[in-house]
Amino acid sequence: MLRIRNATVTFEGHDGRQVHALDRVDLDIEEGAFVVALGASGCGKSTLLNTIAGFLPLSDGSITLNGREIDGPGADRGVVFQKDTLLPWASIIDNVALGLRFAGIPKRARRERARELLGLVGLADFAESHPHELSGGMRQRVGIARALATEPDILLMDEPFGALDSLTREQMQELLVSVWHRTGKRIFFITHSIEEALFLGTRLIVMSPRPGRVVARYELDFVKRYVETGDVRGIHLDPAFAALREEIRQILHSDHHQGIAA
Ligand SMILES: Nc1ncnc2c1ncn2[C@@H]1O[C@H](COP(=O)(O)OP(=O)(O)OP(=O)(O)O)[C@@H](O)[C@H]1O
Repeated sequence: MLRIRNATVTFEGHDGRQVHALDRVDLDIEEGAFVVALGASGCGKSTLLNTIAGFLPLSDGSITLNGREIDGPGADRGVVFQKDTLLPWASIIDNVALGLRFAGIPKRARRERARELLGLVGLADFAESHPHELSGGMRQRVGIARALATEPDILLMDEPFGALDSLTREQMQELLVSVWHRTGKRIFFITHSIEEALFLGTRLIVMSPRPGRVVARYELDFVKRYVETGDVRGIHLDPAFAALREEIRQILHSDHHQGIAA
């Protein structure tokens, strides 16, 4: 269990005033859960992810993973960002195997594991290519494979598909669901897109800025239905999907929320 209690982060702004980036957030992420955080720019989504990743300390509260307090980055958490962080001079397979190299896994074993993961994300034929030969969507797939290489307990994804065109984005959503289903990994995923949040999440938290708080929570089953039926279109056309989309749009477009696209 990943347990977040009373998580609070306060920054000192450039004018010396305090910025309440995160204010008393409680959240549980169980094994196998797909938790999505949605909200306007500045509502604390990345701050929350960065505290789970151990990149940023809490000002107050606690985050524990399987009972252990998080006090820094660790191999038990794999992170994928919007901008890929692949090494341009290394082959795709070596990029995927990077974390395993740091962990001291012998070359043959780490290449074998990396090859398996490239298969999982549909890039088996690109093992010896270099990042510049791949499209944006393909590079994000490498990022997912790399994040999975050390067998983390949770995948943390900060708007991983935000820079992709809409068609690629939809393909990536479907690929991610297949990775989630096949590996059983729990995922914490940040997005600005209501559609993406509703399609992917088993749980959705809607956040609001200044101070960064959770203002609504939903338990969802669209992604489980997609796993069973493979019918993306049916889900997007479901009246329940449309009703929730409108409800969340209302929340996001209330006074404090601007700049959100569906
Ligand atoms: N290092 C920092 N120093 C000062 N203020 C910060 C720092 N990092 C974030 N903030 C502020 O904290 C608030 C939350 O930022 P955060 O990046 O978590 O929001 P976000 O929801 O991820 O936004 P976006 O969707 O634009 O990425 C914002 O007001 C931001 O300006």
